[in-house]
Amino acid sequence: MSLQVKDLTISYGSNVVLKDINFTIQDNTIIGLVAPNGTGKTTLFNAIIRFIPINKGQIIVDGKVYKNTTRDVRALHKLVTFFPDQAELYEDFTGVEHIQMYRDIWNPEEKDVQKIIDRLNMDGYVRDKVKTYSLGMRQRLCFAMMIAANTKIMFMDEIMNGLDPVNVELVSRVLQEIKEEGKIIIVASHLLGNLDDYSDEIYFLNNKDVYFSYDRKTNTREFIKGYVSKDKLEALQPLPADTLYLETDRICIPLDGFEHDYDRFEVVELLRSLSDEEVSIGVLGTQEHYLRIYKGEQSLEPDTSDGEGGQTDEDDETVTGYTAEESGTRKSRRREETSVADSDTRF
Ligand SMILES: Nc1ncnc2c1ncn2[C@@H]1O[C@H](COP(=O)(O)OP(=O)(O)OP(=O)(O)O)[C@@H](O)[C@H]1O
Repeated sequence: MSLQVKDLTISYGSNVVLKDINFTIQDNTIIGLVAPNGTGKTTLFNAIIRFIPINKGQIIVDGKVYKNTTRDVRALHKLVTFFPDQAELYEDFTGVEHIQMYRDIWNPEEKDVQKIIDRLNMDGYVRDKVKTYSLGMRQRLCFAMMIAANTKIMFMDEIMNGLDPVNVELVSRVLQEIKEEGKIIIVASHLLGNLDDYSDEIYFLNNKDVYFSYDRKTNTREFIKGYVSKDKLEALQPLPADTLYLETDRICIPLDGFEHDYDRFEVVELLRSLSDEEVSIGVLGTQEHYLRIYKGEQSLEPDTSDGEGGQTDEDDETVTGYTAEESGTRKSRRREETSVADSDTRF
C-alpha cells in the first residue's frame, strides 16, 4: 500500500495554506507531522480525506487516483480514518458502544473488541457512560475507536492530548505494533520528543509546503548537545563546521568535527562547566530540528559588545531575546523545548 499526495494546493478564499505539496508514504510507516499552530496540519488531513475541496492536486492510493466523486470519496473513506474529536463522543453512550460503532462501520468482520479494551487497559471504565470520563480516558477511547476501525491509513491529530506519561507510553507502543500490520499512520503532534519514540520519518510543514523531512533511520550523525549562553561561547571556540546554535542557547556540536576522542571529552567537560544543564551525545532530534526550522540558527560569533567579558544579566537578556519577567522561567522553557532524548548518552 502507498499513499501519494501530488501537487496538492489548498486555499481558504484567498488564503493559500498549502501549495504544491508532494510526498509518497509506503506501508509499515509512521510519519510524525510537525508545525506550529495554524500552519496547516489539520488542513492537510482534511484535504487528503476530501473533507474540504482541493484547489489543485491528486490523492493517490496504491496507484489509483481518488477523485471528488461520491464513489471515490466513499471508497477512500473505507481506507482512511481520522482521529475522532472528543466533542464527537456521545455522553450517554458507553466506551464499548463507541468502539463497537467504529468496528461496525469499518471492520464488521472483527468480532472481538475485548482484546482492544485489554490492549489499552480500559477494562476498568469502558462500560461506564462517557459523561463520567476524564480527558485522558476520553482520549484513550478515541484511540481505541481508531484501532477498532483498523483502516489501512490512519490520521492521528494530537492523539497524546491529556494522556499521562504511562498512557503516552502505552499509546506509543500500540502505534508501533499496529504499524507492523501494514499501516500508514500520520501523527500530528506538538509532543516532539515523543514523536522520536515511534516515527520513522518526520515532516515539518513550513511556508505552505513539506519544508523539510528527515528519515530517522538515516539520521545517524551524532552531536554533543548542551546549553551555553552567548557570552560564554568564546570558551568553546574554535567550533567545528555544522555546529548548531539555537534559540534557548541550545548548542549541538558534531562529534565527527573532532579528530580525537580526547578532544570530544574535553568539549563535553567544558560544556558541563559552562552550564548546570545536562550534556548529552545523540542524533539531532525533532525538537532540535524544530528550533532550527521555526526559530532559526543564532550566530556563533563571540559577543564583542563587552570587551572585558563582564557581561551583565541585562546584556544576556538582550542577546537571547528574553525579558526580565521571562528569565525566571527560562530554564524550564529550555527543558520543555529540548529535553534530552531517551536514546542520548547523558553526562
Ligand atoms: N474552515 C476554515 N476557514 C478558513 N480558514 C481556515 C479554516 N480552517 C483552517 N483555516 C486556516 O488555515 C490555516 C491552517 O489551519 P490548520 O487548522 O490546518 O492548522 P494546524 O497546523 O492544524 O494548527 P493547530 O496546530 O493549531 O491544530 C490557519 O491559518 C487557519 O486560520
